[in-house]
Amino acid sequence: MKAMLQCMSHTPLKGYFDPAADVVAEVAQCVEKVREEIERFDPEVIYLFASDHYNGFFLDLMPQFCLGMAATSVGDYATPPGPLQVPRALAEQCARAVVDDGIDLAFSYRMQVDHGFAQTLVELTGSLDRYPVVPIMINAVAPPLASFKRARQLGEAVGRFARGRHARALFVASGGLSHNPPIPRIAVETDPVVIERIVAGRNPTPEARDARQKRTVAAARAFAAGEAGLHALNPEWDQTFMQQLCARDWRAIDAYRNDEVTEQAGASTHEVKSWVAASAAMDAACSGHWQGRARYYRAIPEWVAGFGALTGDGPPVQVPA
Ligand SMILES: O=C(O)/C=C/c1cccc(O)c1O
Ligand SMILES: [Fe+2]
Repeated sequence: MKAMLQCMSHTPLKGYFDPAADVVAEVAQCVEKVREEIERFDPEVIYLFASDHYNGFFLDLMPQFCLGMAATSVGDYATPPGPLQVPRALAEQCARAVVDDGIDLAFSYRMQVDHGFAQTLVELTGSLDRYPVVPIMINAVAPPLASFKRARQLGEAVGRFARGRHARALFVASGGLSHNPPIPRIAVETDPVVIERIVAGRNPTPEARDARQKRTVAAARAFAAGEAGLHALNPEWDQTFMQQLCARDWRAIDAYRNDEVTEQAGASTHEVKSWVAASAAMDAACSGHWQGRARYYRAIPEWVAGFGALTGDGPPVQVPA
């Protein structure tokens, strides 16, 4: 089999509040190159690790990890609504293998996903349904959160399942790096309307969705203007993390502590667990024989994102029969 890894930040602020034109172009160029590589690779299946932002998962029942046997994009911000092409039998086999491997994964036959999945999938492949995709949600917004180590173990279990099963498997991560958009936290939230929205806010009215998105854009404008309110981006943290992943330094990855990450890099930095899981999946699928390279990084306050991209590829893997 052959395997490929693509990790990339997402940000729904693209097109709503953009940085300077040369920065927009630089990111677009990076996305375009990754997209061409994927086109050439022609994946048989994509394992997509990403986060949700209270659009598909709520505090009435919040799993740490959830695999979709079927999934639909809600169409928030500029992402299209509609179904992903989830190969149900493969997703079921994957869920069974991961659970048998000791990871108590939740699953859904009607998973709703937001820009966390849809933006990266569409930007890197052209549409929601170009390739078969197994979507796996990692909770990055609602503490208590799973550890970095557990995200690594989830990814390894998926990679072990994928190993030898496909001619070409693509592992994609969408999320991170350091950032802290205005996503409510139950521990400090006092507004009953907001509390209700994060506990049970499925399928909001278009007006409610629009109002939320406008609040995020306003917060991004204030953040880029240097006004206090959101946690600062942390380029040093981001680059260290990317280097550790490229070096497959699992000891360093496992050593990250959730509260320290939140403090140093912002509450939504936990989205990088999608990078950890996808890289660990790549590692297991290739038995460690792959090269990672951090191909892009820039802190982009307008997009409230430490924006990065990391690619991994390796030689074909011979799997004993
Ligand atoms: O869900 C939202 O309203 C905002 C999400 C967001 C903003 C900036 C960077 C990200 O990774 C996000 O998910
Ligand atoms: Fe996000």
